[in-house]
Amino acid sequence: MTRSWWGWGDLEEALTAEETEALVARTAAFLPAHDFTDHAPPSPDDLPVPPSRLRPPAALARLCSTDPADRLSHARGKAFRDVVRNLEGRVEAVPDVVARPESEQDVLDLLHWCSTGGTPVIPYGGGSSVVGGIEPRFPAPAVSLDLGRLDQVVEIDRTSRAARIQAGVYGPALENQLRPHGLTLRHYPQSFTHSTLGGWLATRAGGHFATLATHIDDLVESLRVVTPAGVSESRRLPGSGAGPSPDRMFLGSEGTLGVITEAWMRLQERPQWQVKASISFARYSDAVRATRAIAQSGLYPANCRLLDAAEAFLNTGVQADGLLLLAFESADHPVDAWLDRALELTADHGGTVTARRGESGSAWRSAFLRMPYQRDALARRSMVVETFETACTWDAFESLHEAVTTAANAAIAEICGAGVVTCRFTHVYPDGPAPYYGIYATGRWGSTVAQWDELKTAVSEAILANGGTITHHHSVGRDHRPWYDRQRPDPFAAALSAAKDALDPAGILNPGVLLR
Ligand SMILES: Cc1cc2nc3c(=O)[nH]c(=O)nc-3n(C[C@H](O)[C@H](O)[C@H](O)COP(=O)(O)OP(=O)(O)OC[C@H]3O[C@@H](n4cnc5c(N)ncnc54)[C@H](O)[C@@H]3O)c2cc1C
Repeated sequence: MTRSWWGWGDLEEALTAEETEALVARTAAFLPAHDFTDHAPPSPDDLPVPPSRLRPPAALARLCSTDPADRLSHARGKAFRDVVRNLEGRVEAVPDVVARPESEQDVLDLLHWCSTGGTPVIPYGGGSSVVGGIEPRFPAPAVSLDLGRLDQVVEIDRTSRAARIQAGVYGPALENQLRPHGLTLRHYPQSFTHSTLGGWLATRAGGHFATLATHIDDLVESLRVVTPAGVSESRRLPGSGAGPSPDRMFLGSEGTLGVITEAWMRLQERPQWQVKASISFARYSDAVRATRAIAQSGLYPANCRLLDAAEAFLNTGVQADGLLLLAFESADHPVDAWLDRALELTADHGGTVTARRGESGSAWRSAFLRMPYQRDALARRSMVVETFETACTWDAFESLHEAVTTAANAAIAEICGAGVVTCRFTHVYPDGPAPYYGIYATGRWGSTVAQWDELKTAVSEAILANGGTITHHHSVGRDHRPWYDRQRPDPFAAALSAAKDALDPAGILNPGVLLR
């Protein structure tokens, strides 16, 4: 496989000519006036990458690369605004060195070198950040610390069903190492193929299962973190009431407090029983009520994804005001009875079963994995195509959804002229959903990043004003800072800042993310 330097994933997985043609035709059906001229990516060799300003010490030189293409590929993540800047050939901040430690001692030595010189270090997993988390958006020379060579499952404890795993392992390589043991981590973010365990832990990633242990947080038994002030390793425990949890401090720390090198992770048996169904609704509000009933029923489906009309039509071709995709799975017992009961609840709210055990579910799954490639194909054609996500309590959902879609539609009309907003629930909790919005709007080539930034500001303001979180699972990075700073309590901000001073006294770890 050949990794795309400018866009999502691998070149071999990109849309075929036929798929692109069909996508453009589908999009043109609702945006007929849009100019779909294709803007192909430049060659990275033609871009003016500035020379490196850092010279690693001789003892670390074997771990360090100053190759321009290597540095360019570590310069930004994979959000729409990253992809478009790549397409436009915009070279902005580029790390001066890409360092690839092969052992924990290498991490310690690299941090020591950077601490001594006051050089910023950006921990780098798969580079799939969508919030500017790995971008050296500051004038000082920077080191991108790529954990990719720390990619082993080191030890498996079959009795407790847990494994000690190095942080730089990518999703597929991790699952390949667990499969011979009949075990799985069962954590599948949409970015699974091109993101790492360390990145998931550092961003508190959300997997695609809708309920229960779907956040990476829930799967952590203990963490090992290298900080400039020393190595922190928590005790392996199934639970503990011994004060605030050390793991909770590092989960979601986004590379600002230390470098996660290893984790003991809770594993599961591979599922043997699976059942699926799709249920359509004539009214979105009924679909929301049915989804809430299931979320509060104690049934805990593996999938409980409610698509609104636009999302259902664009991604499955189904015409319904609400389409609920349900699935149950277990490694231990058949789950038909759980689905039967869930379908009684959907029927109580006017739902009609359109498929069982099936086809719709798999159509959705393959559409789900193709979405980032579709986004890139449309980004090349001057569309503004991006997602944003939040979570709120059920009592706040109706007003938040109304405010967010109104703000999004008004911003689309003003900034872009035409477009649509879609919504799906990625996760549901007994006390609230995590709505995930998509925007497909007509843009002007050369201005789509600025257009998106304006849209993002409008919807972020609506989210914050209506009781949502600025991010449910995409993390904070640099892009969410203005809203995150307003969302978090001041005493907590002060405590986090003091923790940063204690662990990273030279302030070298990922400056600008979460904190100063
Ligand atoms: C197409 C697409 C789909 C996505 N789908 C999902 C999804 O379903 N769920 C979800 O939660 N997110 C999703 N994301 C966002 C992104 O994939 C996650 O934030 C992911 O956890 C990042 O992992 P990574 O290995 O790529 O980390 P990177 O992008 O390399 O880094 C992310 C952050 O973590 C820090 N970091 C990385 N590794 C370490 C480490 N070992 N120690 C300390 N800090 C570290 C970095 O400094 C940075 O701040 C998606 C992104 C894209 C582009």
